[in-house]
Amino acid sequence: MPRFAANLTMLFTELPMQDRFAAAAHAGFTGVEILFPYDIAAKELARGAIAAGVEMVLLNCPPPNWAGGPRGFAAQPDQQERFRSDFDRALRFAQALRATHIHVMAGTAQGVEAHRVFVENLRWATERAPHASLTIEPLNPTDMPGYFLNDFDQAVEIIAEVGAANLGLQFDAYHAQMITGDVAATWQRVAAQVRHIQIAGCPGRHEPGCGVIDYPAFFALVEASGYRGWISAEYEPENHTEDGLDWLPRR
Ligand SMILES: O=C(O)C(=O)[C@@H](O)CO
Ligand SMILES: [Mg+2]
Repeated sequence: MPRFAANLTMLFTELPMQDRFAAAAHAGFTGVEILFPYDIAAKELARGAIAAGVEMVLLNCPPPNWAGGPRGFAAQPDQQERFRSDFDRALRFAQALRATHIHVMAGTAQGVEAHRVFVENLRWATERAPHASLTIEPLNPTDMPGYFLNDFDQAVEIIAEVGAANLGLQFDAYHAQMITGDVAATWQRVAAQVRHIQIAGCPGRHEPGCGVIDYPAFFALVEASGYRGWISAEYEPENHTEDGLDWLPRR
């Protein structure tokens, strides 16, 4: 059975960040992720995770914070210097939090030069942090217009081109359904590259129990593929987070 994590940027937002760790543990999650944790001291966040007994599974890199910033710039040709200094900051946070994965966000960009820069930045980052697990995640163009990485085949090609053992695919089932219309077939195609999974109902991006994705079937498929990583709940709860957790296995 895969392990389940709660995305604390989107779940339990009824509570201050420091209280979300314990709420997630109480609800049955054994891991947590925070998209952009950089507004709070890493030590403080680590204390919250340790006290609640949950593992930190993932954080995003860059940008520096969640409020209003761009969704990364690793594929933006004029931002390479900034990418490098922000990556180092993400690495320090990831080390302090003992985070399993760092998601490297491409940002809005297009064309051959963006592809070249993204590959170059990823090569640099994988060499800079040989013991960290880095991921890249295709985001659907409806929710994230102009985002460079918007296709699963493109992501698999980039991972192969970078050719680093510590770079893998972040498979968000919501984005997969939005992009391809068939989350199960997409999973079958790319499963070998997947390091981390995120889930949400589609359409709407609410609880995994709503929408067209059959999550019990998807969890069975994932388990049958031999995936032993985390599945993280990354959705906007329709109401109070606690009231919408029926989808979580083992509850
Ligand atoms: O939007 C998503 O899906 C993510 O996983 C985020 O990391 C992007 O902010
Ligand atoms: Mg995601």
